[in-house]
Amino acid sequence: MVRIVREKEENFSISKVELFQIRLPLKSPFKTSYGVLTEKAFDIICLTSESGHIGYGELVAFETPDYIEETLPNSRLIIKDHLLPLILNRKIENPTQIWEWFQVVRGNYMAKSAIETAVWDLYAKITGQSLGVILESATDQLEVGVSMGMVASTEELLKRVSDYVEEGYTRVKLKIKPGYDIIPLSAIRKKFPNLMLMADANSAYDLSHLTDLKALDSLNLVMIEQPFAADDFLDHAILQKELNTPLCLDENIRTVNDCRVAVALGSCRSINLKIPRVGGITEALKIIDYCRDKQILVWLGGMFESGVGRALNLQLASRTEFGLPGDISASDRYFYEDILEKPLLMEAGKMKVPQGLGIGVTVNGAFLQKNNLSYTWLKR
Ligand SMILES: O=C(O)CCC(=O)c1ccccc1C(=O)O
Ligand SMILES: [Mg+2]
Repeated sequence: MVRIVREKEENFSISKVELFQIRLPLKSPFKTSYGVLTEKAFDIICLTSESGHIGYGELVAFETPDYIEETLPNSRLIIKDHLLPLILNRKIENPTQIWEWFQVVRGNYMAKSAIETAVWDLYAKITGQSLGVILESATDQLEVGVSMGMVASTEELLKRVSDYVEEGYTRVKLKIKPGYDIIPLSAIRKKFPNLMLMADANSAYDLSHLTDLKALDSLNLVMIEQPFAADDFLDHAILQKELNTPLCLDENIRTVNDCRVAVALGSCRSINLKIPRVGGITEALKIIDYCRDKQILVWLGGMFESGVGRALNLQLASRTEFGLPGDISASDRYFYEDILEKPLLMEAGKMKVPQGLGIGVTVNGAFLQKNNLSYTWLKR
């Protein structure tokens, strides 16, 4: 856990809150076991402090409850009616307090994270630091991976993988489901014998597919992510005993307690950590500490973040504990334009970890203003 060292008491409070609703079309449709995504809708939360600093947070929830149960409209409601009242008109001494104050609201991790990460950014800016430094970033550039949707033709699939490898991506994850697994994965493995290759099922299988899943053991995959239901720990543990390939949990893990259950039962050997899925930075840091102690391989996952969430992901993923390149592709791999003055791109096979104040990137204010302002709160 990071230590928050304060030289003098510098309480701060929030004087303005704004939520902007944004949609960015995807360059190509992204097909998973549960559906097809053609554009990413998300909100940017701007918290202004009395000192005039602005902290940014991203609400990453999808419009439909198919990845996990949270949705964008529900999260907006939770933020407005239940989370903001817990922090407005209060003195904040340190951003870990937000996690404590939010405990009276059950679940709703992505909604909590949108606010909590904005407070961390604000705190870093008020205290004149890069958030990366506070989060113990250990490098200024990172190798990254790419998560690929399903592609019907093997020829097209191999072409895309080749392009990604050529661009410098060092790890490739393919979405799978029953009937779309061994054939595309074997094709990739045959052409790229040494590639860090893995598969993500987003809960599409159950124990009746044991034979299909065991067949994947021959492909030397780095891991298989979330084959079974988002609330299942037992069957994942049964499957892990049958496989040599490590299992990775994504949807299951919302708290460090979920990690304890997974370790106690042997449900996985790796965890895909997404800051929004675990309610923000405070819980993410606890999970990192726990995984280090229990020798669980932790790596950073993605939610098609815009530049705001992506900058934070790069900062956290540059800690020493992250054992694999994250799902943190360059923003031009997803979007035609991003909400930053300067998009986060790949250079010579690596992405730069933002070093400026707070999340270290400049949001394009004019771009935000062009979008739908869903909510403003002003301190009176
Ligand atoms: O590149 C990314 O942002 C991650 C892509 C990805 O795999 C994903 C995207 C949206 C929702 C769930 C997942 C997942 O990891 O399961
Ligand atoms: Mg996943």
